[in-house]
Amino acid sequence: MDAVTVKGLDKYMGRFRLKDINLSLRKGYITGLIGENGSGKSTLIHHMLTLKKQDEGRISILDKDPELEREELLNRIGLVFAEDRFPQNLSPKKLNRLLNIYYINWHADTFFAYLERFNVDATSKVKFLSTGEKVKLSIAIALSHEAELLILDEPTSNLDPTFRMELLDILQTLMMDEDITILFSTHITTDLEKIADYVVMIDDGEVLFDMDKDVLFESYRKVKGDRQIAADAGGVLIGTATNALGFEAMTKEPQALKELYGEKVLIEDLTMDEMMYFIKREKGETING
Ligand SMILES: Nc1ncnc2c1ncn2[C@@H]1O[C@H](COP(=O)(O)OP(=O)(O)OP(=O)(O)O)[C@@H](O)[C@H]1O
Repeated sequence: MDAVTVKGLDKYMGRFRLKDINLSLRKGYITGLIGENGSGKSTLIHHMLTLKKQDEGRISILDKDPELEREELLNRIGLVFAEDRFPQNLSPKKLNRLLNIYYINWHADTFFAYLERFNVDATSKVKFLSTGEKVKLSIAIALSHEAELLILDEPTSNLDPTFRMELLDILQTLMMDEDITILFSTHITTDLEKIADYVVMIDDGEVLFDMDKDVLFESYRKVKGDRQIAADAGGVLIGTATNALGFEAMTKEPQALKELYGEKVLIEDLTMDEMMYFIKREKGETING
């Protein structure tokens, strides 16, 4: 069952276009959203929440139409954006009173417990909190109103490594205890390697893949060898990059390459960053002929 379904979302925004986006967020799982700067991750998230009106397409969130039932949905969704959206002159303590009115299922005790755990001063005005502390405040809010869906847009980019690890632990624990769904956009792909169940890659406004992470890593390998092999085996190589020493590429046929070329090819596991690099190269080569 899906917590979010996006069908045929198409939107022109000047020079940028979200192109026929189709994707689903499976209920009870963590989906990672990856893509280069400007590929459309934040735009897609904003459109899913209909913060901007879409040109074409249908979106369903928690079985509701977000255009018609936005208020209800915002109660059921925990949002964390990289940018700061709080009233600057309020402290988290004062903010708590507003949140208590806004969220039907607000838990002040949970909120203050998270602030303490995250070492965020509840009495300090938001404007005096550091960038990372504001993100922590945002995370504390998202986790304190029984959200069924967490949408985290680059939450970890301003966080120190220790807290990043703690956040990943918190999210994994939440997934074990409760039936929630998480969409997590990030450039720190090692975070997704750790916690994501599914990975969606977006490039220049279009979804390049939407796959089970384990299947993704089981299906593809990195292959290295000399340039003649790259020329012979081009059909099974993805995003081939050559230099004076030889070639590097991604392949779905590591076994066949090993059988054909034996010691002449080196097969290795891929990181998600390498995967993005090869897929992007392949797309460029295809587009540019
Ligand atoms: N209101 C707007 N009008 C026109 N173009 C826009 C608007 N908002 C964003 N864009 C463009 O849409 C593209 C996608 O931007 P978006 O912020 O979604 O990328 P992103 O993948 O989240 O990038 P990053 O990783 O840098 O945060 C960019 O080229 C941006 O300039």
